[in-house]
Amino acid sequence: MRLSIAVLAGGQSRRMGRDKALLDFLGEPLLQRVLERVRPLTDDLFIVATGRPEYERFGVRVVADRFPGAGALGGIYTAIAEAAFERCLVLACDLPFVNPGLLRFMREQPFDYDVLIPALAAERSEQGGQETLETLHAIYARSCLPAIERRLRASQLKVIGFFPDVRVRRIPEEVIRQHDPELLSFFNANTPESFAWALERARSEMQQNLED
Ligand SMILES: Nc1nc2c(ncn2[C@@H]2O[C@H](COP(=O)(O)OP(=O)(O)OP(=O)(O)O)[C@@H](O)[C@H]2O)c(=O)[nH]1
Repeated sequence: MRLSIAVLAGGQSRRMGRDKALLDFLGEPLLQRVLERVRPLTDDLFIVATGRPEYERFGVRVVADRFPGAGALGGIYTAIAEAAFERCLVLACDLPFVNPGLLRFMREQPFDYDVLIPALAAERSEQGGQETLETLHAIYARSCLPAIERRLRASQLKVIGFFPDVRVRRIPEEVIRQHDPELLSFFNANTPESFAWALERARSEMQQNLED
């Protein structure tokens, strides 16, 4: 299982209005739910966040950002740099439906890339007809570090900014759907409304499981 997994949890949660990682999701903090779902997939699981001693309670190491204030790209850099293995899956902390089956599929792909990333079709994209690259549900190789560092030092914080400098392998949406038909893996619970929707969805899934 030579894949590290890092969960980024150092954001400001401005849209949520309070730390989303600690919000109660069916009896446990959202961050704990994410960690538990991926724990069986790796021998090297950790959190990237700066100045959050309260995250120590989750029983995995918490590493501080090496470029504090550099947002998600800084978090990705730190994740790769701190990873025990050459490849690191980087996840956002607000993904309540992160899907172990899809992640196992990603983990088993031939290692012929610097970035392995789900690419969702353009029609669903909020980015004006461009595909959506799920940058916080992607595997990054250690070989990305120099390219990311150059961007960070130039204060270019857009995550995909360094992609032209490395080998990016996209996983097309139709392949993703074979593992996650509704693409729930990428649903961010980052506003009160989306959090409420996710809770309702998870509750009805639990109910369905009880009835089956
Ligand atoms: N370690 C670390 N994680 C970050 C940083 N900025 C964002 N993240 C994480 O990256 C993921 C995506 O962040 P966003 O949802 O875009 O930003 P956010 O700050 O959490 O929330 P908003 O303030 O509502 O945008 C979340 O898991 C954040 O915790 C950072 O500077 N350091």
